[in-house]
Amino acid sequence: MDETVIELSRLTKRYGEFTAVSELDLSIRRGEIFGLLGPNGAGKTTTILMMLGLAEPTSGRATVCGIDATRNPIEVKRRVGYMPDDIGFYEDRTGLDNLMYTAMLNRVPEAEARRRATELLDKVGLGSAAGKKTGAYSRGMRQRLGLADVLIKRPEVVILDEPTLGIDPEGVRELLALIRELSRDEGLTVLLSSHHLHQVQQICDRVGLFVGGRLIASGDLAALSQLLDGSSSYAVELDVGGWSEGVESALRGLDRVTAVDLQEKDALSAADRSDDVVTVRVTGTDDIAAELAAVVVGSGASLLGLRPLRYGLDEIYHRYFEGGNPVGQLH
Ligand SMILES: Nc1ncnc2c1ncn2[C@@H]1O[C@H](COP(=O)(O)OP(=O)(O)OP(=O)(O)O)[C@@H](O)[C@H]1O
Repeated sequence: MDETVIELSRLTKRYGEFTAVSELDLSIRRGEIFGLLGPNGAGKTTTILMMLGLAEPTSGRATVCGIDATRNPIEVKRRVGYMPDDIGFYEDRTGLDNLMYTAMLNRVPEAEARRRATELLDKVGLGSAAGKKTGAYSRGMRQRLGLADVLIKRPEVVILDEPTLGIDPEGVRELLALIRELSRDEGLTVLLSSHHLHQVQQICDRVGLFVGGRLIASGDLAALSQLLDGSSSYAVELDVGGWSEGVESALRGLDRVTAVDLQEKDALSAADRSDDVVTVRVTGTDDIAAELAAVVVGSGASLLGLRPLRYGLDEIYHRYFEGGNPVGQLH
């Protein structure tokens, strides 16, 4: 089941003295949605171009669907749908015409192309705009048409370079949901590049953090959090009413608890809380939320809130930049 669809090994691209991508190793499995996350200039587009055989690696190898992208770019192109960040359409033609044209270039028979184009336009929410010239499409509509355009030839893999660039938040939400849905419905492997942490976090099964041409970490969110933390620690924030030293020592007394820290009250929450309500952050070696709740209540205090804390990608990203050290790699 764990069939590898994209395999990059020691993939490197140098422009003169400058190394844009350095010794990149990455495997992406069939059906995965993988987010290549990194700031501008990190080397995301260069990596994508090498996967498509559109840029030649200085060394290393990119294999897509078992095909060497450098040696056989045409075969790779048949199986991969690529949406660049500056997608272009024939502006004086309709959305449907544009899709039909792409289908023709990919040798899809006309009747099938029309059926598929109509179905895809509906799927991406452009059914009613199918007959409208793309010159009059909004940025969000263009991106959705772009998705339909890469899917018309029934690719096995879809590569999307910054798909949400320039779209408003509502449009972004819709587009991401659509990408996930299409990936599930069509059994697609998706690689998407982005510098938007939250967006990637919403739909990707795994992410790779790409900085300065290097993949500094990859894994699912939980794995990345753990990697950054250096240990398998879990943290929970509790809002407790009737806080006392007794409650505190009962929490500290638990085997798997490593720290109990009282949190400072912020001005907003202090305003509507009585003095004996405190927020404590409890760290443990395991997921101990249920045990903590039982201890608080058992000590006669009241539990007013409980929030498991997990690092978001934002925090992971900033920690990397603040710390300045590569955090390692997970596969
Ligand atoms: N043809 C080229 N010649 C020289 N340098 C290049 C060339 N193409 C890209 N670069 C450099 O390689 C680095 C990586 O560029 P790349 O476009 O891959 O980054 P990116 O992560 O996709 O960033 P962005 O989000 O800005 O597109 C950049 O510093 C860029 O200036």
